[in-house]
Order: sequence, then structure tokens, then C-alpha cells
Amino acid sequence: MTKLLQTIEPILWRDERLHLLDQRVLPHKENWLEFHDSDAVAEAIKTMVVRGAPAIGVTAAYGVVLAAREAWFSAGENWQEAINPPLKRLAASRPTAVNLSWAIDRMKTASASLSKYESPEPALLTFAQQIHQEDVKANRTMGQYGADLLDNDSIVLTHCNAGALATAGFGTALGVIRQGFIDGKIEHVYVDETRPWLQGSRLTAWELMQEGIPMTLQADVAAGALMASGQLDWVIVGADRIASNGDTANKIGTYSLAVLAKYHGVKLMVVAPTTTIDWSIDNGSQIPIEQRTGSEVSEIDGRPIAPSEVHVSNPAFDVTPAELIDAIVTESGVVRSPSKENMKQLKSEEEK
Ligand SMILES: CSC[C@H]1O[C@H](OP(=O)(O)O)[C@H](O)[C@@H]1O
Repeated sequence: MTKLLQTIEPILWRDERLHLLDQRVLPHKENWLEFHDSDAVAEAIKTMVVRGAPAIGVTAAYGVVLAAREAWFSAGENWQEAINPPLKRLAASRPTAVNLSWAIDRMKTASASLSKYESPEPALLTFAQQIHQEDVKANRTMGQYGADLLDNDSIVLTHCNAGALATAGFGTALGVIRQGFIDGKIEHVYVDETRPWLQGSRLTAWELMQEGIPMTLQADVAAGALMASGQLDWVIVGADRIASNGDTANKIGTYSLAVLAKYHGVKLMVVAPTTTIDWSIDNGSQIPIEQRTGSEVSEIDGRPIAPSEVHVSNPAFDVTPAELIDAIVTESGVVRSPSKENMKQLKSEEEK
């Protein structure tokens, strides 16, 4: 009997305000935070209360709704000018995930079509809820497309958290793993802890254990030996920004996994909605890589583990060249051996 998998929804709009599940304190605390203003939402994205490219985009869309409420209250019929500074602050909250700017741009376009003589909030809330629902729908579609690529009894590795917590629900890479499990194709999942922020040990392990999906947590540095053992079939990951040639930015450590996978004959699947594709850039060298505070590396739970004053490098993402990727799975279809040419099949009419 296939177990009906429940899924977590980390973003809720209720009682005219935004509610976010605080991912900084999972898995040992399930704490929801309420947001009444757009600057607090920008800070929540920056401090990773909410994280994951699609989740950041959906959250920003609701941040625009709150910014519109503030602009109408403070500027009345001049709300379309007054809304711009808070939107800039929202857009600046994190640089790599293109879903953030995509969602804000889509909400700005919607704003431009609204009357300046009435509150934009109701109409913009409808647009934000549409973006929210579209994300979950896309994840379920991708989940099936990706699961269809798996053989029976697949053993897979995932890095970071590309689950329900990184989206509006169901997940991207974990959506494929969830659907693969429903379809009886997943024998076992290995989960990288994903230092330094530990999305794997704190978030992915929590999601998979909640749903009884068989998994083993490991240190990031164990991935090479696991691949050398010959038992791994796929590495399945999410993405934060994909260039038009298929080069993919994802959590730091993904590039290392890609090189190891190529050497050991393990296939690499990137799972991301088309809102993660940045058609404006030719290749991965143009993707901005977020540099986060050194204390995320030199401390654990605020306790120093390295010598004080140590110099730290803490890039949050790296770029995997398209030639190391076997398949990019989106809600618009699957691109095998991605390249500039075959990525074009994913372009929508307006992007052509
Ligand atoms: C489904 S996108 C998830 C993506 O986002 C993560 O980064 P962060 O936790 O810093 O927002 C990581 O790159 C995941 O693959």
C-alpha cells in the first residue's frame, strides 16, 4: 500500500499577514513567525528564516503585498512610486537565487496594471497566491518527471535541502525523491549534512524521517567514498540559478559532488522550476555567488570552534558546468545532457 505522503508548507498567508516556519531552529523547534511589514520579510530572507530558491521567491511575493499595503497607507494614489524602495530592499536580501528577482518583477508588472486610486493589496494578494500555488503544482510535476528517470531499487544522494522547506511545498530534488518513494523506486537516500548551515542534517533529514523515507545522514566529505563503493545511482539536487547553457549554481559542495559523480559513473540530476533559469546570462561565470558571514564556518550554534580572528571564506554556492549534469528536470520537461542549444526547449513563448 503506497503511503500517502503528507508534505510540509513553510509559508502561509493567514489573517492578513505572512507566517513563516523558522528554519533556523528546526528540527528541534517548530516555531512560526508572523510578518506585518516588507522590511521584516527582507530580513527574514537574509537571515534564512526562510531559504531555498523557490521559497524565497514565494515569500518575496507576499513581501510585495505587505509593501503595497504600506505604500497605499503612506502615499495613497502615489503608492506606485512609494512601493519602489521597499521592493529594492526585498530584492537585495539575497543575490544568487534568481527566483527572488523573478517574483518581485512579476509582482511589479502586476502592480503597473492596477489603479492608483484604490488599494492594490487585494489584487496583489491574488497574484502572490497564484505564484504560491504554481510553485507547488510545478514541484509535483517535476517530482513525477524526475521519478520516471529512476530505475527500481535506486540508491541516491542529495545535498542541502531542496525539499518542501525550500519551496511552497513538496520540494524539487526531494519532490523527485518523494515521488520516487511513492512509485516504489527508492531503496535508500543518503543525505549530506551540508556544512556550514547544515540544511541536510537539520532540514532534509527532518523531512524524510517525517515521511518514513529510508535515509542515512553522512558528513559531506563521505560522498567520495560512498560513490567509490559503487552503490550510488544518482546524485539529485536543487538549484538557485541556472544559466541559459545549463550551468547551475547550487549549494556549495555541489560542484565537488558533480566531479566525483562524473569520475565514478554516477548520474547527476538537477531539479528546478523554470523560474530558476536566468535566460539573461550565457553561462555560470555570470552568476553572483553569495558570500555569507565567516561565523557560520568558525562557530557552531554560536560557540567558536576555530581560533578567534581566523580568516574565513564562506561562499554559499558554487557553479556546476552543464557538461557534468546528466539531466535538468523542470515542470516544462527534462533536458538530458544540457547545452545552450537543447536548453532552448524550456523557453516560454515570452522568453523566446
Ligand atoms: C529548491 S532550491 C533549494 C536550494 O537552496 C539552497 O540554498 P539556501 O539554503 O542557502 O537557500 C540550496 O542551494 C538548495 O539546493
